Parts: sequence; C-alpha cells; structure tokens
Amino acid sequence: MTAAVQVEELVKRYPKQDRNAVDGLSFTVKPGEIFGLLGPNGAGKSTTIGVLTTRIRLTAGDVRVAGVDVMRDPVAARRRIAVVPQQANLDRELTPRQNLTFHAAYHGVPRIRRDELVGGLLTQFGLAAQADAKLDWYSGGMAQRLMIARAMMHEPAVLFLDEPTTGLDPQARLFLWERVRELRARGVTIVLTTHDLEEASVMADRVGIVDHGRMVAMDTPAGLTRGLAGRSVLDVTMTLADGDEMTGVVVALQTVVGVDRAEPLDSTSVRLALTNEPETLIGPVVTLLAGRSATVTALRSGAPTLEDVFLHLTGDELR
Ligand SMILES: Nc1ncnc2c1ncn2[C@@H]1O[C@H](COP(=O)(O)OP(=O)(O)OP(=O)(O)O)[C@@H](O)[C@H]1O
Repeated sequence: MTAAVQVEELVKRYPKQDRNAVDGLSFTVKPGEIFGLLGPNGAGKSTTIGVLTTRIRLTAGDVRVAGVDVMRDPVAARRRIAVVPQQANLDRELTPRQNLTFHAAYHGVPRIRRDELVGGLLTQFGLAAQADAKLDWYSGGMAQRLMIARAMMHEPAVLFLDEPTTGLDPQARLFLWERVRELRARGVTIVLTTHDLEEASVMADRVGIVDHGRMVAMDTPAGLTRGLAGRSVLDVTMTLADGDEMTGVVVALQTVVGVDRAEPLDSTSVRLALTNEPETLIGPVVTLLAGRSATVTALRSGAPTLEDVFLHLTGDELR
C-alpha cells in the first residue's frame, strides 16, 4: 500500500543559516491515519509541513504525499493535499457556501461534483443554517469548521491541520475532533501539528516528537507513555512559608532521590516525575517541604501523560 506521507532523510537548511532546520527527519504516515507532529518551538515542524505541502523547497531527502514526489511534481502533489492554517484565511466578502464552491472551482472540481459536495460538508460541519449568511459575525469555531469544510472540497487524500483547536472553547474543540474522526473514517489521512498534548493524545493514532530537526520518538500515545513505565508522577500542592519562592522549592525537590524532574504547575503546586514508586517519595518530599516551613495541602499520584513524555524527551528549558 502506498504511504499517505513518506519522508525520508529530509534535510532543510535555510539560506545563510549555520545549521539545518530539519536534520535528517524520517517518518511514514499510513492512509487513513491521524498522525500528530509535536515538538518544542523551533523544532522544525512548520518547515517539515512546508516541504510536504510544496511551500518550502527541501535541501535533501525524499518526500512524497499520496505517492507523489513533492519536488518532481508539486502540482500533482497539491491536488492530493489540503492545508488548514492556524490563521483564518477565509474570504469575508463571500458567504460560507461561496467560500466552498469558489475553492472547488479554483481546484478544477466540476460543477456537478461541487454541488454534490457543498451541501454535505456544510451539514457535516454544522454550518448549513448559516450557509448563505455574511461571514462577518462568524465565531472562531465556525471559521475553523468552515476552513476544514473548504479544504475538503477538492477531496484531498491528505489533510494538514495546523493547531486546529487553538483558541476554541471545549464544546467547539470536541465538535471539531468528532468531525476530524469522521474524515478519517472516510479514509482521509490527517497530519496534525499541535502544542496541545491533550489534543495529540486524544486525536492522534500515532505521534512523532521532533526536536532539533530530528525525530526523537514515534509511537501511539499509549506506547509513548508506556515507554516511561515506572515513571509515575506526583503532584504536590502546598502553602509556602512567607518569603519563600516556588523556584527555590522546585530546585530543592529536584535533589530528592527518586525525583527525575520537578516542574511548577502553578504558584502553589509542583509536578514531580519519579523514577521510584510514589509511596516511597511522599515521606522525603513532605520532610523537605516541612524543613522550608511549607505545608503540603494535597498530594496526587498518577500515570505519566504525553506531556511528561514530551518534557522527558525534549527537556524543559525554554526555546
Ligand atoms: N524562513 C526562515 N529562514 C531562516 N530560518 C528559519 C526560517 N523559518 C524557520 N527557520 C528556523 O528553522 C528552525 C525550525 O523552525 P520551524 O518554524 O520549522 O519550527 P517549528 O517546530 O514549526 O516551531 P514552532 O512550534 O515555533 O512553530 C528554527 O530554528 C527557525 O528559527
């Protein structure tokens, strides 16, 4: 079976830069899969998507979408893909229906097929009632739904979604996730870039974590968290002594044997990634905090999340 996306040893070096933005990246996405591409800022995700969507010329490597080589035949590649950017780029002079039909016409979809598709997509994305209204009053959620519906008008094999639910409320997010799953059920392959690790773990069949232009891990979300087996987490909520600061507490907790990493969750709580069982850490942690005159008000242990995997692999320094 032809892979929906095939990236082999991709290298991209921007002009006048002394290092590669993408540095020998390889991955494959199967047809009908939702693949999440994750990574810290500057890791090389946008550059990779730019190459896949023919916007950026690669320096070296072999990149194919739906079997088409993006360098050899970018026009054919563009016919097989659709991109939904993070920023709304709808035509506000047009109605939602016109946004869809004009897009399809631009892509050479015959009128009969356009008319067949438009009604179904407006209904699927919950936009049928406003199909002929002015776009001006569209909410962020509606605009995002319309952009995905529009992207589907030329029936792409692969859909690229950049941060699809950033800024949406929980209802809008769930609605969108459901629609994206429906597209997958119809055989559309989805490549998702996101900083929302919950979105990645809920939505993606597989996740690739990129750092410094390389793939540092690739598996199902469950497989990635299993990889941190034995590394449970302990969330500690406390009242600090007057004059004490969370940064100092975090540094101190980092020194406790069995604590792999400590990171502040907010001004009163810290998450500890553990290499030992949580029960064995409660005593030392409470004692250390008591020594700083801090009072522990809540303790919660749990399994690692995709966020823990992400931080474990990419470190916690700011990029
Ligand atoms: N047009 C450009 N010219 C020069 N360097 C660039 C250009 N675009 C990106 N870079 C650099 O390439 C590297 C990868 O950037 P890229 O935007 O692909 O990362 P990213 O993972 O998408 O980051 P983010 O999550 O912040 O969007 C960064 O070091 C960035 O500064």
